[in-house]
Amino acid sequence: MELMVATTNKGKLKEIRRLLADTGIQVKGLDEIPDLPEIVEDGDTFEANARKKALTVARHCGCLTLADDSGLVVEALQGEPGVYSARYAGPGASDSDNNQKLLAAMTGLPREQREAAFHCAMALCEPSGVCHIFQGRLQGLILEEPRGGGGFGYDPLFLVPEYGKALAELPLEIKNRISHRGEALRQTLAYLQQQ
Ligand SMILES: O=P(O)(O)OP(=O)(O)OP(=O)(O)OC[C@H]1O[C@@H](n2cnc3c(O)ncnc32)[C@H](O)[C@@H]1O
Ligand SMILES: [Mg+2]
Repeated sequence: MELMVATTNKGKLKEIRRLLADTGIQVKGLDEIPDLPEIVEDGDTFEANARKKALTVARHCGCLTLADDSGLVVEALQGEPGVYSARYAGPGASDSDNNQKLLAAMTGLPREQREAAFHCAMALCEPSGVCHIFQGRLQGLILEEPRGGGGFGYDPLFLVPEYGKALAELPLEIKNRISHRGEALRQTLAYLQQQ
């Protein structure tokens, strides 16, 4: 089976490819599609954005497509950066810009107010318009300074309490085992394998 994975994020694609290795599913990337239309992520929820990304690409390429919309939800910041995680520090923001903005917003907050969760919504869409949505979540704490060189995005600032380590300090295998994305993808896979 072939599956188009509609993401422009190399870190996500690497995690998804690893999670699908040895499943017999052949992953295709957006680089294989010419003239891809621009997709504006203007939904109010992770689910709405995931659906929009997957559906646009599925219709364009005529292939079964998976898209991931994800982000960091911080309770003390009223749910920010949330669906705006990729552009928290403004349009075109880098991971480092976003991390700096997050640290600044949380300066001085004690440990009990540093709780956060990564959320992931995955949409699996057929060109016909039929979609299935799967969700995953990972609970943790926002560190006071970045740690580790792995992963991407907010991983250096996200402490996984069970490991006493930032996500960026954990090997990919462990991140995939515990992460929001791993959880959502395992559900997607279970669904695909029932078909
Ligand atoms: O939309 P696509 O093309 O998939 O790529 P993107 O990077 O724009 O992805 P999102 O719109 O879903 O934005 C998610 C942002 O949330 C952050 N994020 C999501 N999952 C993460 C993870 O596992 N570790 C660290 N940061 C993550 C990261 O900064 C992403 O840029
Ligand atoms: Mg995006």
